[in-house]
Amino acid sequence: MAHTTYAATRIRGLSVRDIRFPTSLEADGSDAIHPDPDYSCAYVIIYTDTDFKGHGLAFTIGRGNELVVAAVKSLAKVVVGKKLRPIFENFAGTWRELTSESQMRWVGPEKGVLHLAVAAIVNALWDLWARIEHKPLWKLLVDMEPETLVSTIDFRYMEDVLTREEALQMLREMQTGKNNREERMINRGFPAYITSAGWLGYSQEKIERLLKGFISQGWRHFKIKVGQDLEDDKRRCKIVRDVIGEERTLMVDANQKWSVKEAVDWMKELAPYKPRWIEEPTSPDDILGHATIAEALRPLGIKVATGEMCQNRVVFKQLLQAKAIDYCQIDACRLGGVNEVLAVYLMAKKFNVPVCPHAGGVGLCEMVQHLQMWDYICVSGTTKDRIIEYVDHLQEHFKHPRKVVSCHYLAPKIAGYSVEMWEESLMKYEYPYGSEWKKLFSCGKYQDPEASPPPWIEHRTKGKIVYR
Ligand SMILES: C[C@H](O)[C@@H](O)[C@@H](O)[C@H](O)C(=O)O
Ligand SMILES: [Mg+2]
Repeated sequence: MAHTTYAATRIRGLSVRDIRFPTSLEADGSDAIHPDPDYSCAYVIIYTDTDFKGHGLAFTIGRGNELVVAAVKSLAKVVVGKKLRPIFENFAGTWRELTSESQMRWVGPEKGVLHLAVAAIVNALWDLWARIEHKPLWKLLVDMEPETLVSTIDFRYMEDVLTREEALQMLREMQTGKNNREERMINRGFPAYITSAGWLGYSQEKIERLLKGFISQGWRHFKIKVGQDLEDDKRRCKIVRDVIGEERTLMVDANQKWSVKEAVDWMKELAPYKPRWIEEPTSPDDILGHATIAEALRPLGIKVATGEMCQNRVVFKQLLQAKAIDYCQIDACRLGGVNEVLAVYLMAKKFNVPVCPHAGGVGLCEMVQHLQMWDYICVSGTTKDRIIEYVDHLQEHFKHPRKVVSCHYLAPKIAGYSVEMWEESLMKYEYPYGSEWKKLFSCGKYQDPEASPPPWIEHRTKGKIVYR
């Protein structure tokens, strides 16, 4: 690799912005637990003392995005001022510095707001590295020597199932045939399924109309939301089955709505509609609960998928150890960025569980395509049982959005991790001062957070503390 290109480069600063889109107005993205998501992200730019910048983000669904922004600001000192060489040559170490910052880790560790913030920064670092090497991220990963790739992973807490040596071995074994697989990605791309017709807040008429449109575009795999009302789910599953026919695939997603027994009972009722998987049937932390559900549903031919809220590689490790998942749904920024995602792909390979990434949101489609292509070329070597989620929202805000043709993600050609957004979009949707938000406040669709006093008692400084 062209290490010399960044040998002397230093990170001179980092900016983070609170970007939100008012998607709840149309119920886009709605599910049984999140009826009104406003797709958002903490958007990070890493500035160097050269012209190279790195862009990264972490997806959230509105309120709380400011917490991720604040956590990014608190973590920025870990990378700002550093040279790129020590960062990238010891990326596992840098990643550990971010995830284990000696005091901040208390408000994690490796989970929740703090881990999302780590992801936004780490994703920006990878974007920067790929740009410096003039390669799309997938190609940067594919061209890495196995030793270099493995050097980016922090194996702590996972060595009991996958050692560094085993990971190296796995990657070395897959070196043969890499060129053919890379060609296949370039010529054909990676298969996708679509979620855009299945949001819970959509009317029957809208679901049918959207499905018919997607079928005419050639889509064969569809995911819909379930979990709010059993009778309503049966009705919606029936509509979808009637429209898509027996030969196309249906997946259902409950977004953690149920307890374990409820999940099993509910899914038995939906079994006649032949869903391939039930996604997030219960709490993302309930490893053994997932195992129980998976075991109960196996005879019905229904698989269990989860991962979009699986907080780190340790929980994935246990889900895999406990045979609790049939599909592993990595999320590009719920895990702590690319380094940890690579670790989970390698563990999934060891347990022979296919990875089907969670996407949609803001920028997730853009990111996961790179990861899944690397997996195909360098780790799993197959597309069997593997498919990337696709949602046709918000792509217009990205400079180089994903391209999906004939239901396949095409291999990105532009250097980086594909998450750079247009400055105009950032200006419009920065919360709460962006021009679109000002419009939404003035027409009364949203409440301006600054228009009324905060609901907490303020400490005012200026020499003394006043409790109102
Ligand atoms: C609130 C969000 O739209 C979720 O419903 C979404 O990420 C979903 O779980 C999915 O699998 O796409
Ligand atoms: Mg989901």
